Amino acid sequence: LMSPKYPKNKNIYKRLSNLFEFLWRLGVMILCKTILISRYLRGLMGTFNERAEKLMEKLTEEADKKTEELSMLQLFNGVTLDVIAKVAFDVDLDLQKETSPFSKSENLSLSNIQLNPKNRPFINEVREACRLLRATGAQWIHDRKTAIKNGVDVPKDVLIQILKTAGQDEELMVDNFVTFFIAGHETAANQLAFCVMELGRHPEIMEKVKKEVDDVIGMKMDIRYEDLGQLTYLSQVLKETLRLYSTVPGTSRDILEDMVIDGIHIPGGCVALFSSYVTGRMEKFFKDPLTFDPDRFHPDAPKPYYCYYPFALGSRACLGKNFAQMETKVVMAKLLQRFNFTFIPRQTFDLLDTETLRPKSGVLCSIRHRKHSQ
Ligand code: HEM
Repeated sequence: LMSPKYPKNKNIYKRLSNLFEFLWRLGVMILCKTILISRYLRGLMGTFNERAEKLMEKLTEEADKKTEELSMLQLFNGVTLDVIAKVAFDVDLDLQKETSPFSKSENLSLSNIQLNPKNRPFINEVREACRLLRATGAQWIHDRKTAIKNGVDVPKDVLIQILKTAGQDEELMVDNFVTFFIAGHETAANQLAFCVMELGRHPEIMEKVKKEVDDVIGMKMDIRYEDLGQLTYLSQVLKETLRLYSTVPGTSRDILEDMVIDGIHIPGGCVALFSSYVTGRMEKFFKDPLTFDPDRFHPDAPKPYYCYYPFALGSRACLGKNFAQMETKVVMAKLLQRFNFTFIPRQTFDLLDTETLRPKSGVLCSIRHRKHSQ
């Protein structure tokens, strides 16, 4: 059901389908996908390293000051936003600066709002956040158009695709900008935060993964593409994180014609919903499913068969899968290389579903320098 034969549901993917459906039809996405998977991704290691270093600088400051409460989710949102802004839109942000209103806006704009008069101040805050996000997109689109008009050599990035496909429709361009911006960073930031959350309550797994990081990258700051392949246990930890906390908890496809699955008649014209969150937690597929156990993804373990799909499956699966896997590995490897973190009492393990899944209390930690070798 995740083959191109079954389209994504138009109502659910209102905005995304505009841009991506069209690009798939043109074949542009096949090209994008190939580029994203191969040499282009290698070339992104510089950006991943550089932006992750900014986060490390910020954490070094906080560890020096012995700050008692840090929201890891907020910090991770900063780094993944910095990365996507640079890679997709060629804009340099520096969101590790606490003063940035932009980071807060982006976070607020995904909030679930209940239309209750008592919520008025919060609703206004969310509206303001959305306005700021859209105004930023409109400004970047305007800057890029001006650059093109003035004959400036511009990168062949996502922003160019957005300009090409929206014709003269400025609103659509901004819609697509916001969608890609959020799709391209929020999910990865949530995954990183959940990963810290699970490592924090599994000291033995934390020690094992730190040892691997020490063995593979030691004290060096510049992580190379080749190093990523050797961080196999860290890969397992990140995969297991997405099994328990599928940051995009589900997807959907239109069933165009009648069909029978496992003896059950499915009438054409209905929408099939797939919950990677639910399948990831089913005993039928994963023994003792609520236990965080990265060894399920050991290279020699049997591969999960159509029951593990945090990036969806098939040709319309996540375009940023490899990008996200590299980015999260670089950030986690640097973090584990240099810091110890301890939850503070206000930290909870509750989840918040705002279309994407995030840790409700933001993974609140105090952070200290690691004494090598510790
Ligand atoms: C942990 C990180 C991420 C997760 C779990 C994730 C998951 C997903 C899922 C489940 C879908 C829906 C696919 C479907 O409905 O079949 C999707 C779509 C998409 N994702 Fe991601 N994603 C992540 C990171 C990223 C990043 C970093 C980018 C960009 C650099 C990105 C770009 C996209 C795009 C463009 C689509 C739409 C693809 C299409 O419609 O053809 N994602 N993602």
